[in-house]
Amino acid sequence: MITTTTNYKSKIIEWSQKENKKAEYQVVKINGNQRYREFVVVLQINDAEIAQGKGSTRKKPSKKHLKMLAKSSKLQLSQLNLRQITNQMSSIKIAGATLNQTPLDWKGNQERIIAAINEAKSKQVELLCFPELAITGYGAEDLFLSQWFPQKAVSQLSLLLPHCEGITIAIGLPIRIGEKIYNTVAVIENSKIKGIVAKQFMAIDGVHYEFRWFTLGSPMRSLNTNWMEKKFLLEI
Ligand SMILES: NC(=O)CC[C@H](N)C(=O)O
Repeated sequence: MITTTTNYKSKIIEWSQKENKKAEYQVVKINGNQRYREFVVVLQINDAEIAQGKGSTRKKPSKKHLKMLAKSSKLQLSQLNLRQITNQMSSIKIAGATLNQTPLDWKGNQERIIAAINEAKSKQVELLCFPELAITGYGAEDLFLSQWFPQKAVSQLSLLLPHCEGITIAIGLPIRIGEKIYNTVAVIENSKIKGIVAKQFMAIDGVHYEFRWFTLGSPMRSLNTNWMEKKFLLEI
C-alpha cells in the first residue's frame, strides 16, 4: 500500500512567500458548544479576504481554501500557477509491510525485514511502516518475559541500522527496562534511531492478552534510549 499526503495550508504559505504576497489565516467565528466546536476561518491574501472555510479544528478548512484560492479571479491564478503550487506540494511516500514472521526464526525474520526495506527503497518509499513486534513475531508468548529475548530483539534492531540509509522505518519490538517490558515501535531515520515509543492501548480482547507481558507506555513519551546506545557500543 502506497499513499501520498499533502499539507495544503503550508503549500499556500509557501506559494505566497514565493509570490511575495502576505497570506494569513484568521479565525473569524467560533460556532457550537463545548462538545463540538466549529471554526470559521478566512484566508486573506494581501489583507483581502479571498476564501472562507469551516472545520472542527482551526486547520481543517485549508484544502477547501486552496481550491477556492485557485478559483479566485482576484488572484488571477492561471492554470500554470496552480500547477506550480501542485508541483511544489510536499508529499511523502508511505508504505506498509506485512511480514510472515515466526518467533525464534531470527535469521528469517531479519531477512524478510531487510527484503522489505530494499523493496521499499527501490520504489522511493520514504516511510516504511512495519507491524507491531515485527522484529520478533507477535506470538512469542512468555518468551517476552525472559531477559534474553527482548535483548536479542534490541540487537536485531541495531543490525537493521545500516540497511536504513536514505529511508525511515517504523518497526515493532519488545523492550525490557528493568522489570518492565514494553511493546514498542522504534523509528529509524537514515540509519539513526530517532525515538522509541511504547504501546499505550493493549489488546486484551478475544485471543489477545497483552497485559500478561507488557507495561503500558505513557502518552507522548519516547523511551530514553541512552542505555541503548551504550548497549549497541558493547555489542557491535
Ligand atoms: N488490537 C491490536 O492491538 C492488534 C493486536 C495484533 N497486532 C493483531 O493484529 O492481532
